[in-house]
Parts: sequence; structure tokens; C-alpha cells
Amino acid sequence: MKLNDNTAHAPGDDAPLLQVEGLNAWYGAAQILFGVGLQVGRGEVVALMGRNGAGKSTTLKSIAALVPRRVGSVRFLGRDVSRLAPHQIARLGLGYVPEERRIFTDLTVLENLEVGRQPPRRWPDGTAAPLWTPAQLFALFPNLGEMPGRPGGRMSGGEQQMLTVARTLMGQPLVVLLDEPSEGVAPIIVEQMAQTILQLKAQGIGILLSEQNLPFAEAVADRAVVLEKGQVVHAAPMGELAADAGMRRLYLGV
Ligand SMILES: Nc1ncnc2c1ncn2[C@@H]1O[C@H](COP(=O)(O)OP(=O)(O)OP(=O)(O)O)[C@@H](O)[C@H]1O
Repeated sequence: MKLNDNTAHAPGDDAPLLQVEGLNAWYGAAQILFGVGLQVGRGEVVALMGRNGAGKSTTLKSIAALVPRRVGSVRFLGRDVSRLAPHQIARLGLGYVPEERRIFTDLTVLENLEVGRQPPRRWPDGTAAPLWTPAQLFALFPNLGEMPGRPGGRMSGGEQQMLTVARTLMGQPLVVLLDEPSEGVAPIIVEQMAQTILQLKAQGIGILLSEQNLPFAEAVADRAVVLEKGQVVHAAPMGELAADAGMRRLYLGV
């Protein structure tokens, strides 16, 4: 498979791509997030973990400005994006893949991809970022490549999930927020999703994923950030969390 090769990092290019500090979020009167902080570097996969209702999805949505009210610092490529609208944030190269599949059921696979197309981007150091075209995405997701003319509504759930990710990549993101990529899809799709994440990482893309599936997180993530009741209670290298039975039980209930 031929993929872009833009993984070289410039000297001193170690500033995080995404930096979140003191993030608070509300749904109506209910405060859901309390001072969440995290960061994602180039080529880094960070797993946001925690039990049901801990605030993982809300954290991703808050970064993407998709909650009714939030306060705190969200810096993307060194720029404060906390006052921008969701489409402005996306256009800067911060992609968001929701848990529910979001494709146009009346459009074909190829048309769905074209809807997401954005111009090429550069890394903060000025070098070219990966450029995703339908041809490259069909190499990354071979099953989509077999059905470019199929209407989105006639695809399986797993294929729609893949198409949602592929369409986000057409926006040429430098960081992708991925909500529960392994949730509710067949094991074969889970495996493909893990491979996809590792390929994106190899291209230098930063990934923040919400995940309850520990083996999946362990397979793809460099670091784990654990949430409990809307607060970060633990942040560590992924392997450390996975290897510590006491921590796993305490934070994840597994
Ligand atoms: N649209 C909403 N309106 C009101 N409350 C919400 C809404 N979405 C989520 N919540 C509440 O916010 C809290 C955090 O939910 P969130 O979905 O972020 O958790 P999560 O860690 O992603 O868990 P899950 O995996 O179950 O989605 C929960 O108490 C949930 O009930």
C-alpha cells in the first residue's frame, strides 16, 4: 500500500498539536466537565478512558465546540480556538468523528468523500502534511474501494463507520478526535480501525480517541487519560495502565 511519507519531524518541533487546559462544560444547568486538561502531540495517540458517563464524549465534543456551553483553553497548533465555531475549528485541521455514523445516505461513497474535501495543509514547521485523496483512502480502506458508486444508505454499519472516518480525512486533519471507534462494530472492522489508527499515527497525525475497550486502546494508544465524573483522575503511558490490575479495576472497572 502506498501512503504519504511525511513523517520526518523538524528539530525542536515538539510543541503539542492540541493542548487543552481547564475545560469545563455544561448541558443545561448540569456541569459535566471539571477542569479537564490534556495534550496530543504529532504522531501521538491518546486514549480517553473511563466508565460510562465519565465525560469522554463530552470532552471530544467540547474540544470541537459541539456542546452548548464550555469554558477553558483549547489551543490547536498554538492558536486559541476556544471561541471559534465548529466549522471554523474543522477548517483549521481538527477533525471530529462522532460515535454515531454521519454519512449522506443518498450520496455514493465517492460523493460522500468529495463533500469532505479540503485543500492540502502544512505542519506548523512548514512541511507538507499528508494529503488524502479518494485513491489513497481506498488504499487505506480497501472495502470502500470496492464500492465507490454505492449509495451510503446501502452499506453495512461497519462500512458506514469507515466512510465517516474516510470523509473526515478528506478534510486533511492534523489531529483527529475519534469517539468510540470500536463501539458496536464487528470484530473485523475493529481490527481494521486499529490498523487505520496506526497508519494515521505513522503519518504524524495526532489522535485523541474515546474508548472503553481496553485491548483496543492498548493496541493503538501511547498514553491514557482517565476520566471520572468529568475530571482527569489519571494520566499515564498506556502500557502502565494496562499492566496495573489495581488501576484497571479502580478506574475502568475491568
Ligand atoms: N446531550 C446531553 N444532555 C444532557 N446530558 C448529557 C448529554 N450528553 C451527555 N450527557 C451527560 O453527560 C455525562 C457524560 O456523558 P458522556 O457521553 O460524555 O460520557 P462518556 O464517558 O462518553 O460515556 P458513554 O461511553 O456512556 O457515552 C453523563 O452523565 C451524560 O448523561
